[in-house]
Amino acid sequence: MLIQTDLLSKRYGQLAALSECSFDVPRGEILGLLGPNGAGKTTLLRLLLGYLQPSSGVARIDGLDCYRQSVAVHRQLAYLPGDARLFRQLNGRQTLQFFARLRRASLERSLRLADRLQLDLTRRVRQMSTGMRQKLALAVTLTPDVPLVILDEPTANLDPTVRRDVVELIREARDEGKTILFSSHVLSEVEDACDRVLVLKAGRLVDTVRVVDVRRQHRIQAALTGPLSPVPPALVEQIELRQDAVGGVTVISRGELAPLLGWLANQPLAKLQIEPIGLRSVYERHHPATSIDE
Ligand SMILES: Nc1ncnc2c1ncn2[C@@H]1O[C@H](COP(=O)(O)OP(=O)(O)OP(=O)(O)O)[C@@H](O)[C@H]1O
Repeated sequence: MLIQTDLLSKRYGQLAALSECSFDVPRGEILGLLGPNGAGKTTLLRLLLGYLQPSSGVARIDGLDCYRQSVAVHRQLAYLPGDARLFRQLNGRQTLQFFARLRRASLERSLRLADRLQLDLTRRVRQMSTGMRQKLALAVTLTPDVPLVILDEPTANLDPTVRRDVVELIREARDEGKTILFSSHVLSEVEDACDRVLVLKAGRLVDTVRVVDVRRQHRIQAALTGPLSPVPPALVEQIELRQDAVGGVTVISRGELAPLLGWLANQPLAKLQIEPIGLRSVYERHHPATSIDE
C-alpha cells in the first residue's frame, strides 16, 4: 500500500474536522475524495502532507509517518493546493523551468504537459486568467517523477473542455504508475477519472465505492400490465425489486444486465426505462440535501 491511515483524527477545539478515518490506497490507483464544503477533504490532504499534526491516529505514505517524517514524505509526492500561488512576474516557460530545476524534473515533460493543456508559455503569470494559472500549476504538479500526486480540486476554474483534458492527464499519469489522490466537487469528473471514491461527511468516512461497481448498477422502471412471474433464483441476489400501488415497478440491478433483461423480456411490462445509477445516487444517499456539480 502506498497510503495507509489508521483512525486518523483532527480536532480544532470542539470541532472534529476529521474523525477516525482509516483507509488504504494501493500503488497505481486514482482515488477521489468527495464531500460538501467542510466535510474534511482539505484537512485529510493536509494531514497526509504532514502540514497538520493528527490529534490521534496515524497517516503513512510508503511506510513513512506523514507528520514525523514529512521531509522524506515530500520527496515521494507532488501537491497542487486549492489556492496554488505562482510567481507573478515569471512567464509560463520560466515558471516551468524554475519548478523543474527545484524538483530535479524533466523540463521536456513540463513542456509536453503545457502543450497538452494549450498553454501560452510566453505570457507572464500576472497576465494569465485564473484558469490559465490553474493549468500552469497542474503542469508543474504533474511533472516530477514521484510515486504520488495529491490534487486539491484540480479542475476548479476550468471550463468543461479543459476539465476533460485534465481527467485524461490524470489517467495517463496513473498509467505511468503514479498514484493519484484528488478532491473534487464535480461528480462527473470523479466518476470519469477515479478507480475508487471515498465519501466524507462531517469529518467521517461514510462510504468507499469502486467506480466499476457503481457503473454496473442500473435502475429499471416500468409500468406493469399484469402480474410478474417469480424472480429466477440466479437473479435474486443481485436485484432489488419494488412495486408501487399504481402499477409501477422499479428494479435496482447490481450485476450484469443481460440475464435480467432476459427475464424482463417475458414479463408484462410497458414503458420500460433503463438508466445507469452513477455516483450521484451513492453521493445523495449520504448527502441528500447537498447540491454538487454534475
Ligand atoms: N484551522 C482551522 N481552525 C478551525 N477549524 C478549521 C480549521 N481548518 C478547517 N477547519 C474546519 O474543519 C472542517 C473541515 O474543513 P476542511 O477545509 O477540511 O473541509 P473541506 O471538505 O476541504 O471543505 P471545502 O470543500 O470547503 O474545501 C470545517 O468545519 C472547517 O471549518
